[in-house]
Amino acid sequence: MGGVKVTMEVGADGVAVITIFNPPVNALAIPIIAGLKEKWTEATMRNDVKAIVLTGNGGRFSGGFDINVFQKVHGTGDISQLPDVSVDLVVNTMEDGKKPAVAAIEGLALGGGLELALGCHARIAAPRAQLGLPELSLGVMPGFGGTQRLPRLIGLSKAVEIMMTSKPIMSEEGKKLGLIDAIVPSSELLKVSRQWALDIAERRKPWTRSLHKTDKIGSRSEAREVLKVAREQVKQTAKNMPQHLACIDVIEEGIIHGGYHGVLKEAKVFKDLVLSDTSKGLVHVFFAQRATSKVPNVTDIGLKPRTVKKVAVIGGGLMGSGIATALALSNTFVVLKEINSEYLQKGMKAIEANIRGLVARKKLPQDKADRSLSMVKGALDFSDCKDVDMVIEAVIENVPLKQKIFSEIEKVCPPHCILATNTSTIDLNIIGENTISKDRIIGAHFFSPAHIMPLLEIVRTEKTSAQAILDLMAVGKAIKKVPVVVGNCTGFAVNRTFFPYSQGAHILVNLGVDVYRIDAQIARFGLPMGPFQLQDLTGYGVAVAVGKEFGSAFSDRTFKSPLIDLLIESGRNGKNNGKGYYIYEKGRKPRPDFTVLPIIEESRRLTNIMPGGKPISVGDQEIIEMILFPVVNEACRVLDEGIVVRASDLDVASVLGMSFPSYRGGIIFWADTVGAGHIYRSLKKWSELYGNFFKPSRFLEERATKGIPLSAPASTPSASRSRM
Ligand SMILES: C[C@H](O)CC(=O)SCCNC(=O)CCNC(=O)[C@H](O)C(C)(C)COP(=O)(O)OP(=O)(O)OC[C@H]1O[C@@H](n2cnc3c(N)ncnc32)[C@H](O)[C@@H]1OP(=O)(O)O
Repeated sequence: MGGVKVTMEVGADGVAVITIFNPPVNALAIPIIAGLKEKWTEATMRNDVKAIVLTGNGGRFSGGFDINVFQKVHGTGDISQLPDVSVDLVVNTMEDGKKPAVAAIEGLALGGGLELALGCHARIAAPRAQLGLPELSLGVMPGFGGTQRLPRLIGLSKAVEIMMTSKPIMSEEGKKLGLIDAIVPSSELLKVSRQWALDIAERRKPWTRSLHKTDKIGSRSEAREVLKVAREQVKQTAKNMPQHLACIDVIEEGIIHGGYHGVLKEAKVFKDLVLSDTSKGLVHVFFAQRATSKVPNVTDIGLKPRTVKKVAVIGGGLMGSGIATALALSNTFVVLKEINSEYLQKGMKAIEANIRGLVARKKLPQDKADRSLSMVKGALDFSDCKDVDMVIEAVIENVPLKQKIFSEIEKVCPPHCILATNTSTIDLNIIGENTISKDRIIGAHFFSPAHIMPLLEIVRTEKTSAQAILDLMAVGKAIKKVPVVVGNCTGFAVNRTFFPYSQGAHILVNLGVDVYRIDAQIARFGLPMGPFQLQDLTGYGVAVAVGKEFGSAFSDRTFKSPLIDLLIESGRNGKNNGKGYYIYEKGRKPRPDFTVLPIIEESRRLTNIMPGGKPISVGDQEIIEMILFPVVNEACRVLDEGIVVRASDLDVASVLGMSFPSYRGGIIFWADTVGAGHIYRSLKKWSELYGNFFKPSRFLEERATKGIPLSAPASTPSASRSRM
């Protein structure tokens, strides 16, 4: 902890430069808060100090309050670990203090970092510094007076937008909005800030206390209107979460009763939010996501990732073109290999459409789009892959075809080239069977659309080298994915864990429960859509193929529902042809298609699993549990077999790969909040009533009976932990 400190240097000009040291992001840990108070008090009292400059060491102002403290509070329930910063430090010591202060911002000022800067009397920033209040994304809300000062500096609607979206703006935009007083090159940041602070002291520049400003917040009725619109929006975009509405209430308090009252209410509501389940889930996901980059025996053995400049993508279909797009967007040279010019053209067009789509949605500037497009070259021959550093095969799920491709690329590509496959189901050992270089064979499992979905599941076999894993992790990060390293098994971690999701839904329907009720309950729980709408979206062909694969790997627990086949026979193919469980029409929301009901009846007749031939009676909560507890059960097997490094990797994978609600902390975190005991007893009961699909796994049974959380690391690896 030696590097965690606040220093103060007083120059001959009479400016005290107070610097935060807490690498890597200068998080505001408890000792930093104490250090700031101490140095500020000293600067205020010293006669040789005329003004203060606050800055952060190492090119980053501050990444905000130390999130580890939230985690401690979550672990202990002891809210007194949160220091009183808003009034004691920011209002009394800084903003209302006797010496003017300027924040010198470089790199980033987020959350508490930006809020300290708002408590200063001016803000000078280097170009392209990130400024934001991302607290809602952690289930809390801006503290340290941020909810009050930001609207007073930049106006209510923009401030509300910044808080509600948790997205940072750049210092250039901050300057336009009035958040930043001047932008200067990094090399001059301290010099200009010192002079600015002296200018305030000598009244050549305004001594602005933002909490007292009123000119930007508009009239009460205008403010009411902005807040009303914001409330309506977050009811749609932030379902099941309390922090957005709580934050709007706190902003309103300040509008009605004045900034200082707003600060007091903010401090109180902040504490309530820290203790919420939402905050527990989101903070867990924050750290879990960062933990995925630590893989034992890969990232801790002194290896360095090698540069991957050029990648060949084999196959220009939906996945291949998406992967090529993701690579090109991050300035990697791509060779897109197809088998004939017609397919190649299609693939190239798909990449272009992906990139143009980003431009149309204002997510990418035109010049960057042109550069990205110029990174991709088409090829019809494997000889064009002779100088690539990595190959990602993304052809159809056909074993002989994949085996042939791997033998060919092994011959053509350089000996260091990583040989990756984007298969979502096939065993990597089978794909690489005919190659000699088994240490270079690896899975790069992207989720569709590959240029948008953030998860990259990296699959390793017993033979994959640590270097190959590290290299693919680095590529994943470079293309802005979150790589999660997993072991080799049918469906790998994500698809395997979520296979029972649609299975459970099909059992329920065949037991007599209404499809639309199931979808509605799952959406209410927080997934973007229910299992039937998802099946419509991914297409029935995928459902059939995946069903076969899992059916043969896990025959003891696969439910064979005839429903999909019946739907296909009746000419339905989900969203693809506009007819599924729902009707799809351009520009309209999907609507239930009740003409599907007789087909469902036919499926029920064929499976004949309704006890006494009558639909079962289940509550809404039980519907959610009958679908998600089998998912937890499979996740337990994945943990037991050591397919993931740690339980929280499955949380991240479920959130980023399956859109499991992040505010529930991911599948295992959520399961632990529900309790292994309840899950075990429910599954046991259903397995007795409805069969083996629900049978609790050995791991779940053991954890439930011993009262050990599912997320707790295994003390001794079980016999089956041999895959990694
Ligand atoms: C009272 C206040 O209103 C409440 C608050 O301020 S709450 C905090 C608000 N701040 C935030 O939400 C910012 C969170 N941090 C981030 O978004 C990103 O870390 C960042 C943009 C600052 C940097 O991103 P990047 O360079 O990719 O580095 P990243 O890997 O994320 O972080 C580096 C390390 O810093 C840690 N870190 C980042 N921000 C932190 C914070 N606020 N507190 C504690 N640790 C933090 C990360 O956990 C990581 O640790 P590790 O190396 O041990 O895994």
